[in-house]
Amino acid sequence: MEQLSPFVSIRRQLHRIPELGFQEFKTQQFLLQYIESLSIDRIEIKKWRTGLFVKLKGTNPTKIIGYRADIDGLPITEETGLSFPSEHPGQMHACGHDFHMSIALGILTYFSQNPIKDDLLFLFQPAEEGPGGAKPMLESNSMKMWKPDIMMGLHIAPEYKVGQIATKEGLLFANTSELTIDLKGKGGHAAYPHQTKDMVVAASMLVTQLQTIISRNINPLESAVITIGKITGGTVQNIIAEKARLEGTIRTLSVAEMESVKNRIEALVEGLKIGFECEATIDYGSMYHQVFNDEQSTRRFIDFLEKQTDIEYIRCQEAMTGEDFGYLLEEIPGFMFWLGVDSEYGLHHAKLDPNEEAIDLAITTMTKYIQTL
Ligand SMILES: CC(=O)N[C@@H](CCC[C@H](N)C(=O)O)C(=O)O
Repeated sequence: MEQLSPFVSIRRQLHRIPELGFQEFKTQQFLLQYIESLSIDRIEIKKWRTGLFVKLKGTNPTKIIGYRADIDGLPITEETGLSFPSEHPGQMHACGHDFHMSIALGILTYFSQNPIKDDLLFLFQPAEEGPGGAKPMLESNSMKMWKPDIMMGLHIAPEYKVGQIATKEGLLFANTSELTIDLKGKGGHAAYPHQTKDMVVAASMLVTQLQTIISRNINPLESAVITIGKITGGTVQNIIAEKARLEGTIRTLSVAEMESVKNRIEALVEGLKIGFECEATIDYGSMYHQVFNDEQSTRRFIDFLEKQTDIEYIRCQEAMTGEDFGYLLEEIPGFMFWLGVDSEYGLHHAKLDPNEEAIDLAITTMTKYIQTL
């Protein structure tokens, strides 16, 4: 029978129970049960909503080293065909947070058995995919009491091989904002369009117009993304839709650019209201600050990676992915990095299947690195 590493087995158990943001009740329970089973006397655990703060006391602490793992899943129906699929219909760990948690538990377990001088603070953070747990966690009393001096976190990267780690100083992940646009016109019979204000046509037009912001308003030497991931509207084939909703996300490489993209969206929506004689509202939902890696601590980590024989360091470009880890790095120096997991299918895909060999490699690399701090 296949002999699984304990943290691969933990990953598989977590993979079965993905939960959406701020609904991670089973996940929190699983994490608590595991951490309590370690019977460590140098530990303090504080529940924070559906997440956890876990502090491991050092032998002679002069600083607090922070490590964060996000814990939520996505509203995706799994299609991996794995032998340990999601047990929650329509929900899946399709962004690797099951990996992130099992790696964090591996690091925690190691230091529970091999104490170091400094304190370690683990954040098991809910709702990374939305509406965002990092910012309120940062503002919580536990964080004020235990504010780390350095903060680290990783994200799995399907496009890199196992053994490859990619990061860079400065900007790593984009600024993000969710985007919901609600349109209200006048419904009616499909055969009498002139008596209606058709919101399916208006919504279709708006999707195309929004793309012109990227191609016509953003400096071609810079970059931004507007993705509409969901359109809803109408009831049946022969009724003209009174309402439609567009749901999407905006990505920019600077805070200022986010503002100009939003201004253009608002102008186009104003134009649509006149053109289609309809009502429209815009809701930006949750927004994430860019992930900006601190120069000094990232350089130190890169120097370490370059000396490791089992790791290939890759200097990557910034990505248009978002991460509310950016809020933590706004307050605390530190860094995030991409961990190669070599999956044919990418993040947010129903067939994402990261290579589990990356789990133990990440635990070894990070426990080794943390001991150098
Ligand atoms: C790493 C990753 O995939 N993060 C998510 C963050 C979502 C932010 C927010 N809900 C939004 O859609 O704007 C991503 O989609 O990049």
